[in-house]
Amino acid sequence: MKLRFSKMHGLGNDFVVIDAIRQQVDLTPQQVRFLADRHFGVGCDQLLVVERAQRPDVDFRYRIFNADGGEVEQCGNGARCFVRFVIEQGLTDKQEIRVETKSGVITLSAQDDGQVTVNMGVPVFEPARIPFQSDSDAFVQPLDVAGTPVAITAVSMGNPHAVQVVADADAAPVGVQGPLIESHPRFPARVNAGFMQVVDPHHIRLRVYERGAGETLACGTGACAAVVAGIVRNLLESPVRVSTRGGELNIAWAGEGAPVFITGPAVTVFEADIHLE
Ligand SMILES: N[C@@H](CCC[C@H](N)C(=O)O)C(=O)O
Repeated sequence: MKLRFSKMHGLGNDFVVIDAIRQQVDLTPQQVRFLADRHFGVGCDQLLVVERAQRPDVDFRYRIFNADGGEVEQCGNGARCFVRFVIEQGLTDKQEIRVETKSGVITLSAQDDGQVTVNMGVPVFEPARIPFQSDSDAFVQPLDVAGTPVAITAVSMGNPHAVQVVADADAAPVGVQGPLIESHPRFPARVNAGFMQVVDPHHIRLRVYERGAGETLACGTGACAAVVAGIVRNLLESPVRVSTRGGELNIAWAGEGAPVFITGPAVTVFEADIHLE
């Protein structure tokens, strides 16, 4: 089967993006892993599949797959690339787009300066809905990471995040603790592990060990999760500039019950065809 795809990125969090409207696409987890493989395939952190809307009140549906082949609920950098893709591919001429994801409908708007803003929805702190096994709904909770006590904020941005505050993002134990937190038994759906350094109330530095992809150069939902965690912990004030290894995102959140807005770039690198077994 011949598959047309675009290679895109948002701050170096990279994607293979596939139009499943004009071509027949039904990928197996093995094919997703092959496309994501940086040595034997194309290479990406996540694969995005753009589909026709399944309901009248949205413009599209899009699906997100981690490099390990698992389908997930939400992706902040992917959402911005999705917008750039449907506009560049002539699939819409709208500047404001509503799209259905596995975790619900989000609204996205492309700006003239090349930036894209996404309304990522309302963050969820209720442990059962993250899902996080805990009897407490406190914003800061202890987590035993292979014998090391860590204080986390567990939050869902549609997908699950565990955010901890560190003194220095560069020195944070991302490679050691990241995989342990990702598969911690108290997160039954696994989790994205964020390491946030507070620079000042409007600026953080952030690294994220992503579920199903490992450490990425940037994580959009991770940036949203870190900022809301910092705000509920009275460490941050909206808006917040988030410095990742791939560049900068801007996050705005008016507080509990309000949606989180993420603004950042979305870039197309190239388009190509690949033959799949
Ligand atoms: N890179 C993403 C998040 C992708 C999904 C995540 N790894 C998960 O499993 O939830 C982003 O920019 O948000």
